[in-house]
Amino acid sequence: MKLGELIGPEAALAEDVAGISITGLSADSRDIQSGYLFAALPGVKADGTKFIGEAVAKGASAVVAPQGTEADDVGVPVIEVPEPRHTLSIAAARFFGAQPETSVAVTGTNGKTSVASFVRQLWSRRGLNAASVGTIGVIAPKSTTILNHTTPDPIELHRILAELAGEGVTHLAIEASSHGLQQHRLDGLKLKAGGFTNITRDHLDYHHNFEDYLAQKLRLFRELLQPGDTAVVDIGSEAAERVAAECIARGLNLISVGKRGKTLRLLEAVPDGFSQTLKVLYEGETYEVRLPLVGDFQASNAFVAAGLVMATGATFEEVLPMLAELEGAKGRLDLAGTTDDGAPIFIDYAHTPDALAKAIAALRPYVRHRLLVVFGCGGDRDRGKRPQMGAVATKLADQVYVTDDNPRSEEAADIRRAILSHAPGAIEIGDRTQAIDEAIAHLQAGDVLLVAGKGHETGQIVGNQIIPYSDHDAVAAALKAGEGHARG
Ligand SMILES: CC(=O)N[C@H]1[C@@H](OP(=O)(O)OP(=O)(O)OC[C@H]2O[C@@H](n3ccc(=O)[nH]c3=O)[C@H](O)[C@@H]2O)O[C@H](CO)[C@@H](O)[C@@H]1O[C@H](C)C(=O)N[C@@H](C)C(=O)N[C@H](CCC(=O)O)C(=O)O
Ligand SMILES: Nc1ncnc2c1ncn2[C@@H]1O[C@H](COP(=O)(O)OP(=O)(O)OP(=O)(O)O)[C@@H](O)[C@H]1O
Ligand SMILES: N[C@H](CCC[C@H](N)C(=O)O)C(=O)O
Ligand SMILES: [Mg+2]
Repeated sequence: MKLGELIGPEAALAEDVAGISITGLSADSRDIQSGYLFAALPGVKADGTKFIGEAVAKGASAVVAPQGTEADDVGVPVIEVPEPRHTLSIAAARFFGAQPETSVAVTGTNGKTSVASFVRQLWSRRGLNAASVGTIGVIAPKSTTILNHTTPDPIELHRILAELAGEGVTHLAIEASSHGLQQHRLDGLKLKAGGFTNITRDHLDYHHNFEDYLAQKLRLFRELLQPGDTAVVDIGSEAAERVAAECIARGLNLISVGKRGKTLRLLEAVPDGFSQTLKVLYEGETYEVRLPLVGDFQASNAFVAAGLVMATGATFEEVLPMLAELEGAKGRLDLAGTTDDGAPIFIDYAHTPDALAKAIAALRPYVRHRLLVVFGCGGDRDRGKRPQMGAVATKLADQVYVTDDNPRSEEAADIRRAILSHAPGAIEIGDRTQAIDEAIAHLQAGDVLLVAGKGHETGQIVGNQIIPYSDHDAVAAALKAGEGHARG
């Protein structure tokens, strides 16, 4: 493609520059090949503008860089733009071309993977060729591909979207992480609707403060969605009220859901085994549906998903009965097994204070004796949430085991110490397999065990190593050793 086609009218290129042929895109000088456009991006660990010389030496035919970049004559055009990450995303969308005709994005501290999975399932039940992209990978009709990010970088993202469109996928549900929004990873995506689940504490290691964290999530509604598109907001907090108000001010069609929703008002959720019977008010009529999932938060997620499917061509009457067929996203309150005494063991992905509180609250109705919880916190992530999670677990559970999650480049013991500082009475067992063994060995009739923080993950990140590990395997092995019944 010609450079002018990729960064087009926005960059107001001279004719000769616009006519340069571009064979590929990269934001990493180490991946540059002859004829590539190099995007020089200032980052957290490094500054891409320092690698312009290397990129040109490797054959880059042009460079996109922030305004004011010091690039003496490097022999190829260095095009300065206000936000190179945005320019790269638009260029990637144009370079790879095809993307599914109907895409929705969901953002929020928790619930994104669940909502994206539910939207994909509901579209599929409508006979549509649907896929989802996010933390549990690319889930497409014929394949599942693991990703390294919840929201992929724009080049990887648009390569995936072109492949999906090429396979006939017409509907896409994607998770919009706050990092992804802040880094403009989704700016090239044509969206029809956006969902907002909630915003509580997470990622304050990256965003300067809560307001900045919220502002990044608001990009989805302030910039990426256009007037006339639809916003689905779970009105479960005052922050959500602010998001809803912004959506209305921006001319978005608002579908508000949840206990304080105006479009889909959740009137009642009554646990029924490991399901729940929901009563919902829609256009003045009361409806009932049995959701085969545990937890208030799953009802919230189901209605955000219903709103997104309604926003893309379904009627409420069509969608409601389909909620009864929903399956939870892997690692989100999975019933992983039961001991011989009938004590259930749930695996969940809760890794924030609010999520941990919601997961424990979801299981409380099933506890006749004690609720035990095994969890840790990720390294190189928000440190402030560690004592808060220790406090939440201690307040809401009856026995806490503090263990390792993904320490990454931090000392695991330091992470555990931060959690334990607010978890009096907790048992510290660094080795996660051992902690799960120990908790399961102590389960009695009437107990419930929650293993939280890693969910679907199939590895433990220690340093820059990913050690094969899964909570599901650890629970199954512990039950086998104790003669319990591990579910598949
Ligand atoms: C903090 C963060 O999000 N960083 C992401 C970001 O890196 P960065 O721009 O800061 O890159 P950097 O390492 O500082 O380097 C700056 C630039 O110099 C370039 N470079 C660097 C070295 C070199 O020799 N040559 C060169 O050109 C790099 O390619 C980069 O463009 O852009 C990179 C390329 O897209 C991402 O891989 C990287 O994700 C890191 C690994 C990461 O861990 N991100 C996590 C926190 C993340 O994104 N999580 C969210 C949310 C998760 C959730 O809540 O579920 C997600 O969406 O996954
Ligand atoms: N609507 C919700 N409100 C609060 N907690 C939730 C909600 N939905 C899920 N959770 C909790 O958060 C955990 C993560 O859920 P999910 O993976 O759907 O969120 P996410 O937004 O994709 O997370 P991440 O940002 O890590 O990708 C769940 O395992 C559950 O404990
Ligand atoms: N078990 C993971 C969960 C968070 C993963 C994702 N939300 C991120 O922040 O990268 C960890 O804390 O390391
Ligand atoms: Mg996710």
